[in-house]
Amino acid sequence: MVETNTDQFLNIKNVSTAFKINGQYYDAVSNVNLEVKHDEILAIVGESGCGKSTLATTIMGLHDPEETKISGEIDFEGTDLLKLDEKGYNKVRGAKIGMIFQDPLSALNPLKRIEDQIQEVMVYHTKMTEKERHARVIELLNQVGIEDPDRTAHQFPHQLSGGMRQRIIIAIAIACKPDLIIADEPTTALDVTIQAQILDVLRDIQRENHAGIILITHDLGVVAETADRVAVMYAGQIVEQGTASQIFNEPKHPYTRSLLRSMPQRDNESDDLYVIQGMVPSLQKMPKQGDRFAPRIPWIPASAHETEPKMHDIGDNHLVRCTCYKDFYFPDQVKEGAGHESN
Ligand SMILES: Nc1ncnc2c1ncn2[C@@H]1O[C@H](COP(=O)(O)OP(=O)(O)OP(=O)(O)O)[C@@H](O)[C@H]1O
Repeated sequence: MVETNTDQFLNIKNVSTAFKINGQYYDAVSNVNLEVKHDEILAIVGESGCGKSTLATTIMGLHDPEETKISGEIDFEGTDLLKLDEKGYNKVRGAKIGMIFQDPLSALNPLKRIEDQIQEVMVYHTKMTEKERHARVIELLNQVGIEDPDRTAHQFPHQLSGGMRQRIIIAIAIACKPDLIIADEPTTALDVTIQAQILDVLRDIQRENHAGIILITHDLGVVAETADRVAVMYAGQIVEQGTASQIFNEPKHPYTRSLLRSMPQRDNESDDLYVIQGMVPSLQKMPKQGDRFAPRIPWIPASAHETEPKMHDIGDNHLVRCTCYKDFYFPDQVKEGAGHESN
């Protein structure tokens, strides 16, 4: 009997997304390859402007075809999402793929009660009766940790705190038990205590629903607390990919190592934080050749970079773009004679 691999249900192959600017197309996402499995949280991390949200909205089919050019393949449970028309996508969004956005207030309708907003997605995608939908609303509100579901169901968004609103957004996203949940900066607008609670909710849902979650964030602290695997994105490309342990304990790409070094350490508050020189290039200024991160580590000689940097598997599916990581060091480590290979 031939065994099929149902484990890996989202396979992003060579996907590029280009925006039309002044009549020309520029890549915001370049040749991205990623897989997501059931029961895992894959974090996509990188500074603002690296293309994380564009990748998410590409998977969700939210781009205007007049203004965007998308290529590659997004195989989701055997269907290439990029071949779907709007009608086809409408069957997938909300039902099989749920999305959680950063700003819960603008994602909710201020004029509708919470119950109606959660029911809406069930009305669209299921044949559930009103009674079944109501029971499901209460079940969902319990699942996302709302203490008084009956009361909350009858409230309007403005009557809820930011943390509660984000729980409602999660309830809407998971109402139809999607296999894939894309959470784009789900905790950025929330304070630290609430952040931790929301991340707990996401982890519980992933376990209970056996969903795969793509968690998009610029916050490595959130990644450390939540992710099973991590893809580090820079200037539209994945530059490193591996398990959370590989990325945090054995980071290789200079960008990953710079990001980690610029992350506040709880037990090391007095240390000055490392600041990555320069900025993420704009789409029009994206280097056409070579390592896109090279201009931000000018002390590394050009000869250390590949002309067309490729992803290299350095063992156990730990992937790194370019070979420059072998020669990378931080400038102060040289001054202090700390050696080139330490992080
Ligand atoms: N509709 C658009 N038209 C033109 N350029 C765009 C458009 N949307 C995004 N961009 C550009 O694409 C690049 C990637 O943006 P994107 O929002 O995907 O990055 P990000 O990593 O998600 O950052 P952030 O966390 O700030 O959202 C940026 O240079 C951005 O200015």
